[in-house]
Parts: sequence; C-alpha cells; structure tokens
Amino acid sequence: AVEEAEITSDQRARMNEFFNQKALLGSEMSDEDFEKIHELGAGNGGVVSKVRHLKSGIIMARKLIRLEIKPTIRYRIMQELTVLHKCNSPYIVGFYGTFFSPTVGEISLCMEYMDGGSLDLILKKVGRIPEPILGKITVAVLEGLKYLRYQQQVLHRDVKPSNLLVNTRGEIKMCDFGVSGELINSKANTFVGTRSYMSPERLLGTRYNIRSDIWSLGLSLIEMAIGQYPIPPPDPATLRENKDKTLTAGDTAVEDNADPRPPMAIFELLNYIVNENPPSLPADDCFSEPFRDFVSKCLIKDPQSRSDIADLEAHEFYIISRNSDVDMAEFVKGTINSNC
Ligand SMILES: O=c1[nH]ccc2cc(O[C@H]3CCNC3)c(Cl)cc12
Repeated sequence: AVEEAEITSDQRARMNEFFNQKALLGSEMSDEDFEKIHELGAGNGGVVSKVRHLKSGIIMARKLIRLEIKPTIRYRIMQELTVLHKCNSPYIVGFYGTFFSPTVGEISLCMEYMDGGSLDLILKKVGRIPEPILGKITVAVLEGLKYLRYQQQVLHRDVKPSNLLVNTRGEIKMCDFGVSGELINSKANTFVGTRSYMSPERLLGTRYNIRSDIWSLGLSLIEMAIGQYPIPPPDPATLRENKDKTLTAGDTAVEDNADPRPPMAIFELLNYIVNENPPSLPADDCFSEPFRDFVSKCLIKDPQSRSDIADLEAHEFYIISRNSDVDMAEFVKGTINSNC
C-alpha cells in the first residue's frame, strides 16, 4: 500500500481553519442563502460563480449543475456527492456541501473559493508557466491523485489545467474529479470542446485507471510549459515565437499563443492521439533534462509501460521539485489582474 501522505503542520492548521468555517454553516443550505458576486468559469457541465453565504459571510465558489434528469437519478447523484465531505486534503479543493434548487432545477456544489482561479486562465494571461512553478504543480497533482486513489478509492478522470486551482496563499488544489458514478454516466455523452486530455487507452474505451490520469498530467505539463495545447506538435518556429512573448509588467493578457494552423477537427485529433507518437517537451535549452524525462514517462502510450505514482515520486524531477524553494504565492499574486 502507499503510505498515507504526511502533511505539514501548516497544512493541518489550514485544514482545521476550513473545518471551523464549515461548521458555521449549520443546517442545509438553499438558494436564498446566497448572493452572487460574479462568474468564475464554466466547464464540466456547470457554471461556477463566486458567491457569499449571507448568514456566515463566507465567500465560496458555487457550481450549478444543470441536468435534465429524473428525481431518482438526481437523488442518487446527491447521495454520491456527499462522499466529497470525506475528501479532505491540502491538494483537493474544500467542499462545503451540496443542495438541490427546485425553482431552477439545478444541483449546487459549494466549494472553497480559490482567489487565483484555474491554471488555464493563468496560462492565457502569462503565456507560459516557468518550470519551477510547474514542479510545484506536479507535486500537488501527484499528491492529490495519490490521496484520491488510496484514501478515497476514486480516480480523478479529468486532469487538465482548467481543473487545477491556485490561490494567493500559494496553494494548488484539484477540482471536478469524478466522484459520482451517476454524474459521470449522465455526462458521458456530453463531450464538448476541441481538445482532449484523455489517454490513448481511454479513447479506445479500455478500462480507466490511475495511469490514464498520469497521461493527462503529462499533457497538461507540456501545455503549461510551451503555452499551447501540444497536439499536433507545434512547429519549432511557433514555439520560438511564443518563447519571446512573456508577460511584461503592465501588460494586459498575452493574446493566445499564435499557432497559425487552424485547430484540428476533433476526430482527427483523437485519431492522432491514438495512432501517432506522443507529444514531448522540445529539446531546446529552456527545459531541464529531468523535467523532459519526467514528462516523457507520463506520456508513454502503452499504459503498462507508463510510470505510475510510485515511479514518478521516485523521479529526479519530483524530488527536486518537492525540495525546491519556490514562492508560489508571489507567482499567483503576479498573475491577478491589478485592474479589476
Ligand atoms: O474557486 C474555485 N473553487 C472551486 C471550484 C472552482 C472551479 C472553477 O472553474 C471550473 C470550471 C472549469 N473547471 C473548473 C473556478 Cl474558475 C474556480 C473555482
């Protein structure tokens, strides 16, 4: 078995702080208990807003899940979501509770608010994320996956930059993992978007396991390192151009990294993932050899040969990143729009 993740006293203190907040909530929450502040993001079958819980004053992120489903299915989803009360880890976004709003016919998921937002939005702003920061993100995701798999017996199933959240305390947490079987089924045929972080074996319909989440981590790391979705591999010219474009003081958002090619049609893309070589970090100077090797071990196409969590936690890049002194809080503060 994998030893229970040791967490620092500081992390333990923050988790207790969250539990104390949660205790203020008392009974079942409902629609009229909240005041909407503004929208945070959308995706994975729901819209997420920054809200204030009026009685307690707690600021939360509220995800509204709109599903045209029978009450029996909805009831089962609500039951399965209560598992989230048990998911308490420094690497998993905190969960306040869930409730159903009959008026709007939606399930609400109330979660810890992360004031740095999701990494896809940060990536759009800064262009590319520096390797030392990606090292800390790697540690958080591996610890989070380990916690979900060995303490809660669930797989994430949707690792990607938009499901990785950060805050100005320097914390990195995962959200939107597949905890409810019913919710997974009811969203199964609602694939939207033009990109896939799914592993080749998952696209081929084979059983899903932890190594599929490892593939998604590898793909996400390359995307955050080079500043664009890495399939099909961008040509070296575009990469060089993106390298020069980083956020300078006072800049507004860097326009999307200019990949001149039209996006691949989704079938062509999925076909490419299954049949072509996996993406890799470009061999140019700005990525360390340990980082490149780590990512290549995550993106081995054969799931049997791909590294699993234990292999990766023994990898040089992980050990360097675990021990590195990176000011994540400063990085996140630097990405928050000063003019908003
Ligand atoms: O602060 C948050 N706390 C919890 C959850 C959450 C989810 C968010 O975006 C969704 C939509 C795309 N993926 C995740 C965003 Cl943008 C923020 C939060």
